[in-house]
Amino acid sequence: MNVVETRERLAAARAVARGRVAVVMTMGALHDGHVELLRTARGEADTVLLTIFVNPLQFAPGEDFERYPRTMANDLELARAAGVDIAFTPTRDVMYPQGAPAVRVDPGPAGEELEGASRPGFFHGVLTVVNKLFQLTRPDVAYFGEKDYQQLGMIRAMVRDFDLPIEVRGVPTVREPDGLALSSRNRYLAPAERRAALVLSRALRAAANAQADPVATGIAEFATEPEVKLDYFVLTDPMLGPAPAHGPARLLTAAWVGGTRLIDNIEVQLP
Ligand SMILES: Nc1ncnc2c1ncn2[C@@H]1O[C@H](COP(=O)(O)OP(=O)(O)OP(=O)(O)O)[C@@H](O)[C@H]1O
Ligand SMILES: CC(C)(CO)[C@@H](O)C(=O)[O-]
Ligand code: BAL
Repeated sequence: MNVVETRERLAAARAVARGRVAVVMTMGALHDGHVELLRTARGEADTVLLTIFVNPLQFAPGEDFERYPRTMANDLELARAAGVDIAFTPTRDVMYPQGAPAVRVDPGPAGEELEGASRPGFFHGVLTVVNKLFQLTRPDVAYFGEKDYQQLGMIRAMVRDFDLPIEVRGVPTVREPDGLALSSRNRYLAPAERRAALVLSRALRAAANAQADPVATGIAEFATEPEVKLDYFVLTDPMLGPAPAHGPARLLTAAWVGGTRLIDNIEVQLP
C-alpha cells in the first residue's frame, strides 16, 4: 500500500494506477462499515484509493471537530488488510493551502433540510471537499455508505448537476449484531448511552413494520428512551422527496444520545 500525504505524491501514484480506479472517502477512525466499502470497491475495481481526512469545513462551530477520533496507525493497518492500493492522508494545509476556500459548492435547498437544518453549512462543507477529492483522485467509481443516506443523495446530485464522469455506488449500512449502525461517533458512547442508542434502529424497524402511520410508530418508540433526544424522524420517497402513499420509501432519523448526535435510516415498503 502506497501512503501519500501530498498532492504531488498522490498525482504520481494516480498516474500509474491500473485499470478501473475506485475511491472510498472517509474521515478515518475506520470500522467495519468503512471496511465493507473497501471490500466492495476491491471486488469491483482494479485500483482502490482510500482518502482519510477530517474535513474542518463540514463541522459547524461548537461541533466535535477537535475531539473527532483520530486513529491513523490503526486505520492504515485496516486499509492494508482490506487491499487498499493508495491511501491519501492529506493535512489541512494540503487540502486547503489558501485557508478556508472562498468558493464552495452550494447544495441547494435540499442541503438545508434534515442534516443541513441541524448542522448549518454541513453539505457546503461535504460537497466542497468531495468535489476537491474527486478532482485530486480522478476516480472512475466512488463508494459511499447508505448510513449517511442524505449525503449519498447530495453527492449523486452534485455528480449529475456538475457532469462529473464518476459512477457513484451506495453500500448498505453495516450494523452491530444488536442493530446499532456502525459509526465512528459510537466511540463517544458510555455503556448506558450505547444501550440507549439502540432506540434509533429499533424505532426504524418498528416504523418499517407498522401497518399504519410509520412516523407516529417510530416517534412512540423514542418515547421509551426519554434520555435520547429526537432531532427528526421522517418518511420520504427513496430520492428524499415527499413521502409516497404506497410502495418504496425511506425512513430517516437523527437523535442526540447524551452529547453524541447519531443518524440512521431504513428502506421501507408502504402497503
Ligand atoms: N455503518 C456503515 N455502513 C456502511 N457505510 C458506512 C457506515 N458508517 C459509515 N459509512 C460510510 O463510510 C464513509 C465515511 O464515513 P465517515 O468517515 O464519516 O464515518 P462515519 O462512521 O459515518 O463517521 P461519523 O460517526 O463521524 O458519522 C461514508 O461514505 C459513510 O456513509
Ligand atoms: C464524505 C466525507 C468523507 C467528506 O468529508 C464525509 O462526510 C464522510 O466521511 O462521510
Ligand atoms: N458521517 C458523515 C460525516 C459527518 O457526520 O460529519
